[in-house]
This record gives sequence, C-alpha cells and structure tokens, in this order.
Amino acid sequence: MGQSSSSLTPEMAAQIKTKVDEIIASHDVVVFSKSHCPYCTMAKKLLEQLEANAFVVELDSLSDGRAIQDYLQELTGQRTVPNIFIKQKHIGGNDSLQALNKRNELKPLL
Ligand SMILES: N[C@@H](CCC(=O)N[C@@H](CS)C(=O)NCC(=O)O)C(=O)O
Repeated sequence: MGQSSSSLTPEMAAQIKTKVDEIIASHDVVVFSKSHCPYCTMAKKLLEQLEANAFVVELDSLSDGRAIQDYLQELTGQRTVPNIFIKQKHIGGNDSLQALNKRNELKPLL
C-alpha cells in the first residue's frame, strides 16, 4: 500500500498533511476507509441511509494510503479505519458513529 510516513522526506510528509487537512476542511462528511473493511462498510451504509453524501477515501487504493493513515494517527490518535470526520470534527470509528446514531445525535450533526 505504499510508503509509511517514516520513510517520507519532510516535503512529502508536509504534502500528505496538506492533502488530508484540505480533504477534511472541504467536505462536511469524510470517511477514511479501506475497501475490504467490514466496519467501513457499516459506517458508509449508515451514512448513505442518512443521505450524508460522505466523501470516501479508500486508503488501500492509494499509493500514499499508508502515509495518510500514519498522518491520521498523528492527527487523531486513531490508526484504525474507518476514521470519520463530520464538519471538521473527529468522530472516531464505526463504533462511535453507530453509538451517536443510537442516541439520535448523528442526524443533527449532518
Ligand atoms: N472498533 C473499530 C474497529 C475498526 C477496525 O478494527 N478496523 C480495521 C480494519 S477492518 C483496521 O483498521 N485495521 C488496521 C488497518 O487496517 O490498518 C471501529 O468501530 O471502527
């Protein structure tokens, strides 16, 4: 899945940071996902049901996916996918998303 951030030059690491920060800033709902991850499928399905129009980044289909995952860990403390943001706020993974929905607190965020 490509380079991890430990093998990146400072310039490449800065580019990854800029790219990820821009994705989060420019979309209301962002899911960093992997295409074969069942938790990602559950999260994407719920967001679809709520017509959230999520911007999905499938890390396993990107050459810099691993470096993005490393940066997400640095940014959020979370390494697993899905890694979800709503209106620039870090939500967490599928567990957190489903829990918000069960408490009827997800829809108002969208
Ligand atoms: N409790 C987490 C579980 C997430 C999880 O375990 N995701 C796996 C993929 S299915 C993962 O990120 N594994 C590490 C990796 O792919 O790098 C959630 O609800 O999001």
